[in-house]
Amino acid sequence: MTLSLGCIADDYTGASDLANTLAKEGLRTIQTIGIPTDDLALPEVDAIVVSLKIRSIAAPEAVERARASDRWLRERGADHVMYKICSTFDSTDSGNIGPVLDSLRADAGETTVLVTPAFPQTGRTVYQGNLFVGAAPLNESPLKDHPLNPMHDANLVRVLARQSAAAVGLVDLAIVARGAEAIVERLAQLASDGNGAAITDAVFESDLEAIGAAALRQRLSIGASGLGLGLARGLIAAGTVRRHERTAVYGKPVGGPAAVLAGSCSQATLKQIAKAEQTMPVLRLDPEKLMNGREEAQLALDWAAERMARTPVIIASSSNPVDVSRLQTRYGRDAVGKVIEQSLAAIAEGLVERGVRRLIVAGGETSGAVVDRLAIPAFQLGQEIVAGVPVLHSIGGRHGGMVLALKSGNFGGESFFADALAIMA
Ligand SMILES: Nc1ncnc2c1ncn2[C@@H]1O[C@H](COP(=O)(O)OP(=O)(O)O)[C@@H](O)[C@H]1O
Ligand SMILES: O=C(O)[C@@H](O)C(=O)COP(=O)(O)O
Repeated sequence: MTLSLGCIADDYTGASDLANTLAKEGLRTIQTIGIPTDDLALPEVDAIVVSLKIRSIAAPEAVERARASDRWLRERGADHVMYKICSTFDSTDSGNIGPVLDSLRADAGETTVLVTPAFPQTGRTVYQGNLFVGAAPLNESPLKDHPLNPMHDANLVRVLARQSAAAVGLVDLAIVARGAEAIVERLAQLASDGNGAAITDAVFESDLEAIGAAALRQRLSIGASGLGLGLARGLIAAGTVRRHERTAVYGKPVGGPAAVLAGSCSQATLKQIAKAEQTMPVLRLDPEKLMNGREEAQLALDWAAERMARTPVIIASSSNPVDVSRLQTRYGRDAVGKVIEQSLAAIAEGLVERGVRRLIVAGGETSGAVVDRLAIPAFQLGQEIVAGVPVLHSIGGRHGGMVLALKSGNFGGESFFADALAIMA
């Protein structure tokens, strides 16, 4: 297989979001969990999205995993590798976007790396280097309260400069609006001024097309699904890839009980749980009890077992920002995140042992913990549920065919869970 595009995603929900975009744009795409083993049979594809769980781990480890994935993708023919980050630039001053950028840039021999998290379909736009979530600047959006990486600065030139050894410049919207050649010229100018990265404005899909065409002249780019859209359209326009009509896999219905696990504390997820509570049973875990032992997880499984033959069930650890911050003050941010993720992963394993094959997970870190626990090696893309969230069909793995949806905390409307369950046969 010779890849036309290689992608590395810093979390699993982000990976399925990007894979969904590439497939929609006509690239035959699969999502792998980490670097697949040689014995995993993969279909012929144009693009592979290697999912990593490196958004919130120590920077040196994140760098090592991203570099190994980059080498694997390039060995399979990928001339261009995109590093997929969150459309809300989820990171902290110690990384991991900057350190990964620095190392992949050095490995690719790139001068100035184009960086844009814009994803207009979900309301993420960048203007004068400032990221907007809908109408709100990033630092006034719900991301200011994220449990792991609260975002307090909307100016991405500043944010990235704090994380990266490289100087960071800006390709502003006026240049982007003039098209790919103008972007390439600006990148060359930024390179000669000593910049190693360039935050690039984008508001409309036409901006992303120009950005994609310019990025393909380089070996590395960094961004969210909007950049993926631009790269896919660029590859097709250049004739490098033939457009394939999206053939969403429907597969044989897996049937059986269905469950939702939510570890996201994002506002969108909190609203989705509240809405679902009107029509299906929801168990709200006690996070304090989760921090203090295993019994809460066992009780959750017993609760689910009593109900799931009749109805889909939702099990959620999600809390509001005040409660999240209280718990973190008591036990420490990393410890809380890790323990709750692992508790939800243990519940997922228990549910699958009890027959669940249709599973929705809300939250990027949470999805990573769950999918790792279930040891699913890869996914084929199914139908899109909402922008950024596809149905995923497992490839390989010890549990046979499973259907999952990995929902980014911030994505989807209030009725997301019911809508997803309705199409996850
Ligand atoms: N009640 C809670 N209090 C504190 N942290 C929580 C709680 N519930 C879940 N978490 C943690 O919050 C983080 C949410 O991140 P993630 O799953 O990536 O969601 P999102 O997609 O919204 O960013 C996880 O590390 C999760 O374990
Ligand atoms: O780009 C995005 O917004 C998503 O694809 C994404 O990465 C989501 O991350 P989580 O909110 O942590 O799921």
